[in-house]
Amino acid sequence: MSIIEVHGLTKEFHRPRRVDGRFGALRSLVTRQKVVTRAVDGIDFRMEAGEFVGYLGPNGAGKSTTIKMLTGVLVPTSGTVEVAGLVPWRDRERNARRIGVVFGQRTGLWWDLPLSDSLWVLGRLYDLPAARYRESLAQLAAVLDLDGFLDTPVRQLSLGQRVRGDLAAALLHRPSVLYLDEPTIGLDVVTRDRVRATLAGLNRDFGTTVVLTTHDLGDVERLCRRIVIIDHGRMRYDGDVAALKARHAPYRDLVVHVEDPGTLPDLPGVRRVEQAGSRVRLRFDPARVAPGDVVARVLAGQRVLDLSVIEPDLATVVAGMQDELG
Ligand SMILES: Nc1ncnc2c1ncn2[C@@H]1O[C@H](COP(=O)(O)OP(=O)(O)OP(=O)(O)O)[C@@H](O)[C@H]1O
Repeated sequence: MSIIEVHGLTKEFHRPRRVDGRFGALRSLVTRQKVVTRAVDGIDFRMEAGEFVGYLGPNGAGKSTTIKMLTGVLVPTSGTVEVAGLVPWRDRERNARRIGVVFGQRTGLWWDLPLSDSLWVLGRLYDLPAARYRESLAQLAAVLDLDGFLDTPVRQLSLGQRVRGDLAAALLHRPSVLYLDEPTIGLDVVTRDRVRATLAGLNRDFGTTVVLTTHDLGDVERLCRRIVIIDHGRMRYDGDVAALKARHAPYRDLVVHVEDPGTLPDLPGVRRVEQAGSRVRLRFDPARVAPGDVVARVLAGQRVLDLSVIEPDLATVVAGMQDELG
């Protein structure tokens, strides 16, 4: 059985139509005309326990609205959701005990309390028996490396420490599903890599199912095998990252630095897509031209100073998809 099952999920928001002109604001209040935004429009997907899925889409695509329905904060207009056997908005309290949520942009911790006190309060809220609380905290402190700042008030934590604190808070009760919304936003490169490694470890070691919403496609590339892409509330893709690349960006680039770019031969199935000084970018479809052959032909008779084969990154692929969809 899947841990998350979503069928025909739809959410519409209704708001009064704005009336322009004299007394417009007042007339907007009393008008019966409504503007309807269909933020999520008939989405279907399933997730298996232990999956790490990226939930992606441009601004306003409907990602947060979906996550709010999965967490039970919003009630759908139509469609069904089951998370670990529960209907989230109908069974909010029991659902809350099975899920964890982390928003990179805001904290669920108490600003003035030391991190350890915030975690203790949460342990009480979740009714964790003392022994289980201590065991869970010790395990998370080790995995998230919390010991250096457990006694520091949350307002004094660095952003990276705060995100690790938020992850501990979200995982203290050992949820089976973890929702992450932009967990690495604003982090420096080193801290971001560390948070990514931690998330991969949590998924691997605890078997936690993770739904990750982010605009940082580096997070997705590092963490998710499967991605779901939505746009204008509709599902555009559900599958693995490699298949998406193969479908929307079926090429490799060979970037070479050569002493004399003019002597590079024209090769069948290979296009020269960029040239800046001695640096040339050649593009080919690896299904039609073997990368080894391209490299061998380029190396033959050239003084090559440097060379690398680059596969398109996810950001390029998703940008290309968005152009296609318009
Ligand atoms: N409470 C609300 N009332 C009215 N419209 C809303 C409400 N919440 C969201 N919307 C609209 O629903 C659509 C989807 O919004 P949503 O926040 O789910 O997008 P998103 O994919 O999370 O975007 P972002 O990446 O910018 O966070 C948008 O058009 C938004 O304006």
